[in-house]
Amino acid sequence: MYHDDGLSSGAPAAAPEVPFYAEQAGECRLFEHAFQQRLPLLLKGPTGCGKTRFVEHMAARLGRPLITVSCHDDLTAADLVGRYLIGDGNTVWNDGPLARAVRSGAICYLDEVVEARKDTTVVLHPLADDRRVLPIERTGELLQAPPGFMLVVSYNPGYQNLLKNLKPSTRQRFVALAFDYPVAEVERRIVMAESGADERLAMRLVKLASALRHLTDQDLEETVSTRLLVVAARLVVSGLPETVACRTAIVDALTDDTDTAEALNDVVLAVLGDD
Ligand SMILES: Nc1ncnc2c1ncn2[C@@H]1O[C@H](COP(=O)(O)OP(=O)(O)OP(=O)(O)O)[C@@H](O)[C@H]1O
Repeated sequence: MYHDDGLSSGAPAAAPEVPFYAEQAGECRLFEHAFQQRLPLLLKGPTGCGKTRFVEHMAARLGRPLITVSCHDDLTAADLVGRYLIGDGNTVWNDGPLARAVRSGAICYLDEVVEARKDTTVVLHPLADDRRVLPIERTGELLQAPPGFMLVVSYNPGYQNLLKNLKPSTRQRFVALAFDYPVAEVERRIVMAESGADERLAMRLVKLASALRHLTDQDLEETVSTRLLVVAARLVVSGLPETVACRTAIVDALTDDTDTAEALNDVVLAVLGDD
């Protein structure tokens, strides 16, 4: 797998093995169909619920290299497509991660795509409809995406505001897949597999997650994710008491507000007891 900050260059490495992914509701099959039909995919869901792992898993399963770009508010179309760089007195064209993915027939995953600057949609549109082309204005090329190329984007509707939203003309080019935190049984398996926790510990943490996710009177931007449960479990497995691990990995990760932290800590103590 090859992670990209949008600026460096290099060939994507072949994915060596299929990363563990616990399926939630038939999404693997849906991904395969979208890939076969050469349709781009939009994943939406809260942070830490498994979107990135899902794409890594599917890329490996389909035997495609994966190029991931974490989008941010300075990311421009040129960062994705490429630019001329000056070196040794020469001007040399440098493909960006999107152009590399198109040329090599890779899966290109644009994480938090709504963060990117608006000019990026201009390059995504012709790639995301039946034309499947990437025009590179600066070199005069028109890259036709090979069958192995797939565009996958994600965003978190929880962070959405009026300024950062996908236009209908962009959204409607994608097959959309909504993610949420896994059901308890699946989440227990994930926590065990990802942290080495035993069944008892995993069940206790999943129970805690359920209690925290049901809190409605706290002003949290987002609630405890599967990622945070895995981190807490890892700290416990390495020897920290459960309540300490949950305070640092979950409570303090979710809020900076002391009253809210206190309320969350009360839930931790109520569910886990004084271990
Ligand atoms: N279905 C799953 N199968 C396996 N691991 C999972 C699953 N869901 C969550 N995880 C665990 O949670 C961690 C976070 O998941 P991931 O990075 O895929 O979240 P994400 O939805 O992409 O988050 P973000 O929106 O912040 O990028 C993973 O590293 C993995 O340990």
